[in-house]
This record gives sequence, C-alpha cells and structure tokens, in this order.
Amino acid sequence: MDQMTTTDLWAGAVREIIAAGRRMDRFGWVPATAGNISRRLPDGRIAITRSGGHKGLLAADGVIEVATDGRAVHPGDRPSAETLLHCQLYAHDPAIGAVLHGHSVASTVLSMMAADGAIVLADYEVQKVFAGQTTHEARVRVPVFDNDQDIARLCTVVAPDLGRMPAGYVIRGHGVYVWGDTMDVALARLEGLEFLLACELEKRKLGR
Ligand SMILES: CSC[C@@H](O)[C@@H](O)C(=O)COP(=O)(O)O
Ligand SMILES: [Zn+2]
Repeated sequence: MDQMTTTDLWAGAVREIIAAGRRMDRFGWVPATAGNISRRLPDGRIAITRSGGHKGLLAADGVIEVATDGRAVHPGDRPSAETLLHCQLYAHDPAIGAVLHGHSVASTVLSMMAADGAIVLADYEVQKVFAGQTTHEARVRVPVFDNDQDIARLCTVVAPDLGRMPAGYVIRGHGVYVWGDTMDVALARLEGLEFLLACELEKRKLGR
C-alpha cells in the first residue's frame, strides 16, 4: 500500500470518528468528556479518540493510533482510558470495524436498576435494527456488567459474552458499548439501542 493510500485511509477514519462524535453529542450521549470512539482501518491500524477530550468537539489531533494491545503507537499520546474494551472487540471479530461508547441518561439509570445482569428488550419493532432480529416478538438481552476502573479486569468479565450480544452491552451506572462492521452500522445500532433504552425508561416512569 503506497504512502498516499495509507494517509487517505487514516484521514477517512478520522473524519468518520469526528462525525460520529458530533452525532452522539447532538443526542446528549457524550456529556463533558464522556465516551470514546474507534475505527479499525482496512490495513489493520486502529484509530481511537485521545483520552479526556470532548467527543462532540473533536479535531483531527483528537484521534490517535493504538496497537492491538491498546498501547499508543506514537510515544506521548494518551489513548482513551477504555481502549482495551475496543481492542477486545477487534480481536474477537475481524469483521468489526467501528466501536462506540456513550453515556446516555437511559443507559446509566436503567443499568443501575437492572436485576439478573441484563436489560431485556421485548415487543419493540426497533429491535429489528440488531443483526439476526426479525420480529418484535423476540427478547433481546442486553448484558449489564458491573463498572470497574480496572479495564483489563472488566475485559475478563465481558469476555464470556463475546459473540452473543446482538445489541451491545451496558456497564452499570456508566454507559453502552456497541460496534459494527462499519461506522454507519455501529451508529445505527447505537441509535436503535438508545431509542429502546429511552422507551424502557419512559415505560418504567409510568410504572409499567
Ligand atoms: C467524564 S468521565 C468518563 C470517563 O471516565 C470514561 O468512562 C469515558 O467514557 C471517557 O474516557 P476517555 O479516556 O476520554 O475515553
Ligand atoms: Zn465511559
């Protein structure tokens, strides 16, 4: 791959990450410095948001490269605190090309109330946004994992569920992780999941 092509690939990934951050911000899913966003390039490089920036106000220098073990490729760069959760998904499935993490009100509140380690979505038409879901009559289980500031340890808790989370997962009192083969697919899944969590929160406020 020539130099021009690798530069173009990187620029494309950065554009997608910046646009995703703006879109997530419009919905209020990345308050303050919350959230992180990554993209795996066709050549295997991983682009991810720098730690601590506002994800709705990203510029090109807010996106940096990490290796598959989560370490910054360029010395001095500080990748997202949750980089290992992104790398875990990329290592699990070579088809995954984008990972999104946001902190919505609905995911934060519902996960704090979740019993049995999951939020179960049922009877919603929009469940069909998730791969393999063809009817509102199915039940979509969204695992809820306890929050942990030790992200390597959190990865070991998430690991057994890899490959059986059609809608992504939620970290308790923290937020969602979703992914997709492309950024557009990941954003569609995020929008679908957040819509359903918002519905679920409204339902519970009505005592249902
Ligand atoms: C604003 S606190 C949120 C952070 O602790 C973390 O959960 C988060 O989502 C963003 O961390 P970052 O290191 O910027 O990727
Ligand atoms: Zn977070």
